Amino acid sequence: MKILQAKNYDEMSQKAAEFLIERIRRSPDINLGLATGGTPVGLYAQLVKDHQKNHTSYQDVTTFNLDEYMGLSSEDPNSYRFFMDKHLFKHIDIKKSNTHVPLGDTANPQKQCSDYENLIERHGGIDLQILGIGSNGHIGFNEPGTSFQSETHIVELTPSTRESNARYFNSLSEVPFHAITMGIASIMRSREILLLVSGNAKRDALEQLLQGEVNESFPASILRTHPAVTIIADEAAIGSIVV
Ligand SMILES: O=P(O)(O)OC[C@H]1O[C@](O)(CO)[C@@H](O)[C@@H]1O
Repeated sequence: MKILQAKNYDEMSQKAAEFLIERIRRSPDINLGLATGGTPVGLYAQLVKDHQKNHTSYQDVTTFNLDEYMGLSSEDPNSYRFFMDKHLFKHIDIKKSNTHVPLGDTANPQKQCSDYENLIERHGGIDLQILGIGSNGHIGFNEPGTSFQSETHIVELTPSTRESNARYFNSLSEVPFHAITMGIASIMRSREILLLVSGNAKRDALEQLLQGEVNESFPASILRTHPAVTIIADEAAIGSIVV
C-alpha cells in the first residue's frame, strides 16, 4: 500500500481529485467505483471545480456506487443516489444512464444484489474504486465479521454505524436498519483502490489497517492484500502513527 500524506481535509480532497483526474484523462472510458459519506464530499467538490475550469470530460465514464440504504427511494434526500446527484453527477457531463447506484427500494433485494454484481461484470469490472473507512473498519457497508468472500449483499447495520450516520437524518429513528452493499470480494476485484482517511476519529481505524492483522473482524484489513492500494490520509488521521 502506498500512503500519501495531506495537511488537512482540503489538501486530501485536492490530492484525491488530482489522482482521479489523471486516471480519467489517461482512460476516458474508465469505470469508477464511488463512495458516499462525509469523506469524499470535498473530492467531489474538487472534481466539479475542475470540470468547470478545465473541462475534464465524463462523457465516456461509467460509475458504480458501493452501497445504498434499503427502503429509501432515489428521490429521498438521504439516499445515496440523491447524494451522488447532488454532490457530483448533476454538475458534470456524465450520462445519467452511465451512473449506477444499487436500488434501495426494490421489491426483490436478492435479485438486485445479483443483478448489480452482473452489471459490474458486464462492464468489465471497476478500474478505480474510491473508498472511505468506518471507525469500526467497515468499507462500503461491510461491517465487522463480513466474509472476505462476500459479493453484493444485504446487511444489517450495526448500532454504531446507524448512530454515526444519524447526523445526516432528522433523528436516529429515521436511519434505515438495512443496506445493500458491494461485498468485500466485489471491492477487491477492482483493479486499483484509493482510500481516503480524514480526521482524528479515524486514527484508530487507520492504525489498525496499517499495523493490525488481516482479519474479518476488521473488514478494511483485507486491503493489505490488494496489489494496488493508495491511501491519502490527513495529519489528523495519521497523528503519531509511523507510516
Ligand atoms: O466518510 P464517513 O461519513 O466517515 O463514512 C465512512 C464510510 O461509511 C459509509 O458512509 C457507510 O457508512 C461508507 O460509505 C463510508 O466510506
